[in-house]
Formats: sequence, C-alpha cells, structure tokens
Amino acid sequence: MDQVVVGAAVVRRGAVLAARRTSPPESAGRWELPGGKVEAGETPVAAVVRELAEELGCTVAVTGWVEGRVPIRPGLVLTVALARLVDGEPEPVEHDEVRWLTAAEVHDVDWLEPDRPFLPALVALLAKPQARGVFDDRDTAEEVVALLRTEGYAAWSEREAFAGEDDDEDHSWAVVTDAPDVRLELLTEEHEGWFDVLVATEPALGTGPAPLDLPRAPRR
Ligand SMILES: Nc1nc2c([nH]c(=O)n2[C@H]2C[C@H](O)[C@@H](COP(=O)(O)OP(=O)(O)OP(=O)(O)O)O2)c(=O)[nH]1
Repeated sequence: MDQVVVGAAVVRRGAVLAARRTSPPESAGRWELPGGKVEAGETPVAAVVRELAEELGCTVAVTGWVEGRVPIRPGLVLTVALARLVDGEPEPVEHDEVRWLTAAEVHDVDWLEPDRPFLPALVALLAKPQARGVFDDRDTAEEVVALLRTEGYAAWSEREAFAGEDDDEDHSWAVVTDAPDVRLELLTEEHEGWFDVLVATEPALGTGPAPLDLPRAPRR
C-alpha cells in the first residue's frame, strides 16, 4: 500500500500558507504545503497536527480534505487537508520562508509538481466569500464556537493577524463556521463582536505575471 504524505492547506483571511523547502537539493527553493509522512498507527489528521507543530510551531485544526490523491514517486502519494490556525503564528524551522498566498497569488510561487493538481480547488476555495465573527478576546470567540457546535454546526476560532503585524498578544480572534451567515451574524452581535464577509480581491487587470501553464497530470 502507498505511504501517504499529508500537506496542509492552512487558510486564513482568504490566503493559504505555503512553505519553501530547503532540502533535498532538487527541491530546495520550491514551495509546498507544510506537512509530511503519516506514521504507522497514526491518523492522517493527527499527522497534519503533528507535522505543523514540528515544522512551524503552530497548532492547526483540520476542517476537511481536498479531493484526490496524487503520486509523488512510486509508493508515495500526496493528500491535502484543509486546516485553520488555532494557536501560534507559523515560524519556519525546516523551511526557509513561509508566505500567505491569496487566490490571485497562488500561482506566483514555484510549487512542487505533485501539489499543482490541487491548486485549482484551492484557488476556488480562496475566492469564495467567507463570513466571520471577529472578537476582541479568545474566550468570547471560543464561547461562540461552543454554541455553534451545540447547534450541530462545525466551527473554529482562529487567530487574526494582519500583514506586517508583530507576533504580540494584541490581536483579535475570528470565528468561521458552516452555519448560515445569519446565524453567525446574530451570535456575533449578541457577543459584541464584529461580523464581516471577506471577499477575495481580484488582481488588477493587466498586472502581475501570467499564470503558469500547469500540467494536467503530475509529471513523473
Ligand atoms: N510535506 C509535503 N511534502 C510534499 C508535498 N508535495 C510533495 O511532493 N511532497 C513530497 C516531498 C517529500 O518527498 C515527501 C514528504 O516528505 P517530508 O520529508 O516532507 O516528510 P517527512 O519529514 O515525513 O519525511 P522523512 O523525514 O521521513 O524523509 O513528499 C507537500 O505539499 N508537502
């Protein structure tokens, strides 16, 4: 049976986290979704959480999976989890750089070949409007998450951060959920948060590099 590699598509504020490899030499400088091999006796979800803690020192929650599995080399296949950052800010340990890429930026980096078939689904996901309840403190965000879960919805609180912001304690917390927007909006107002719907911004016409001509199937 093939050994499974899990890559995590951590999504926040309409952007996905990408990491630049430093080894082996032929992969150094190329970009991947942080993750690694699922160990014997480990679930893929546990592997995602463990690898992200090891590689980036942050805690993520897996919220779903992107369809499909792609061969990396004989005996090794890549699967891609969707995840939210629930604690800590990603700081590379093995990688030499991390970047948050919006839908318009996903094709700006040189991805490892096996990742490329997953990119259209990621771009589509990032381009979708995302309703969020934003709160000043973590406890309130977690209270709203707990309420949504008792109502049978999936919900996560994630650490907010803005480009260029230092990793200090002074930031807000966002709640994302599969509950209807009106339910999140009402709960957010009741808990004195701020409701908004994040819409991915389109790149200005005629600017930026042309998208790469991606292969339809992974190259061997
Ligand atoms: N983590 C990760 N690995 C990927 C991706 N795409 C891709 O082709 N790979 C390949 C690179 C590696 O050959 C393999 C993952 O191995 P790894 O070296 O990152 O994981 P690991 O720490 O469990 O491996 P190891 O130390 O046991 O060799 O999968 C991706 O998006 N994320």
